[in-house]
Amino acid sequence: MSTQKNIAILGSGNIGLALAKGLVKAGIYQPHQITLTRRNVAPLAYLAEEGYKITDDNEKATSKAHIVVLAILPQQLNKLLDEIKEGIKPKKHLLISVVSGVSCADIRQYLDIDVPVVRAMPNTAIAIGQSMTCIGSDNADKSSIALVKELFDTVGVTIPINEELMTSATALCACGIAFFLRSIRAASQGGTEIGFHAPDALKMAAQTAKGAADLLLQLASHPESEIDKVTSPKGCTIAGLNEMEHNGFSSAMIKGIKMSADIAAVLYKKD
Ligand SMILES: NC(=O)C1=CN([C@@H]2O[C@H](COP(=O)(O)OP(=O)(O)OC[C@H]3O[C@@H](n4cnc5c(N)ncnc54)[C@H](OP(=O)(O)O)[C@@H]3O)[C@@H](O)[C@H]2O)C=CC1
Ligand SMILES: O=C(O)[C@@H]1CCC=N1
Repeated sequence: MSTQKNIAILGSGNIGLALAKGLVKAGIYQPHQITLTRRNVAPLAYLAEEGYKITDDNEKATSKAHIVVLAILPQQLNKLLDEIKEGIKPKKHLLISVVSGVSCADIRQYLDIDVPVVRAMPNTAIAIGQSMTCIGSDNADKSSIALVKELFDTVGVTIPINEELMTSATALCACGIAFFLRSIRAASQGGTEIGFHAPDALKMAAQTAKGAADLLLQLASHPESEIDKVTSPKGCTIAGLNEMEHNGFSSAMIKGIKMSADIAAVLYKKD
């Protein structure tokens, strides 16, 4: 597979590690082909034992890799770019940025190098091969974009988007994991209040959410069409659903997603 090139993940926190583990789980990379960096490498010691290359030297990691993934916080980006700038070779390297709120042009402009940059917005379900990853770029050629898609296809579902929609993708898909988890948690708390032990309630709520999502994905149907099949006339579902809507259920989700998109757009300060 064309993705069999050494990869460096600069910033091995939540999403960086989820990506590394997902790629290994998918069989695309062996741990020894992946270099993981962070400043405090002590928490990565167990991964060194599994064969990953671990270092706090971003420049060295970049020099040995073809694909360089930027997976640090927006506020940490400029310092990291300062560290790797000298070692970036436009004909050798492909940069993949999962950093929220930072455009491909921002990265090139800061580096002052015309290197191909592709933005990818995965979510933490990447660790189990279930990410929804949005991919976009303003300068990478088709083969680079195809390579990034090929990479992320192994760890979930990908969709190409215009780069200007990347902050929206961040809110809907990356933050979205937390939104749906919170709704499952709330459902399980309701389940406990009506009689189930907490672990059972959580399992029942999670499997029910999974079934609801699969109804849409597997049948390609609309949520309201599936809801109509559940809501018996004068029944308990419509009573519960309307009670939730009277309390702002859909409105809260929509407003939360808009708020996340607004914040994602201003996470990066260029100076
Ligand atoms: N978490 C998520 O679900 C998603 C996050 N993202 C984006 O991914 C990025 C990372 O987010 P997340 O993983 O949650 O954040 P984390 O804080 O968990 O991870 C960031 C990591 O970067 C390391 N780091 C900081 N500075 C440097 C440096 N100079 N060199 C090397 N490593 C460094 C930190 O470790 P140390 O302090 O030891 O250096 C830390 O482990 C963000 O831009 C976020 O917006 C995108 C999609 C989903
Ligand atoms: O909360 C954040 O800022 C990051 C971006 C998307 C998910 N986590």
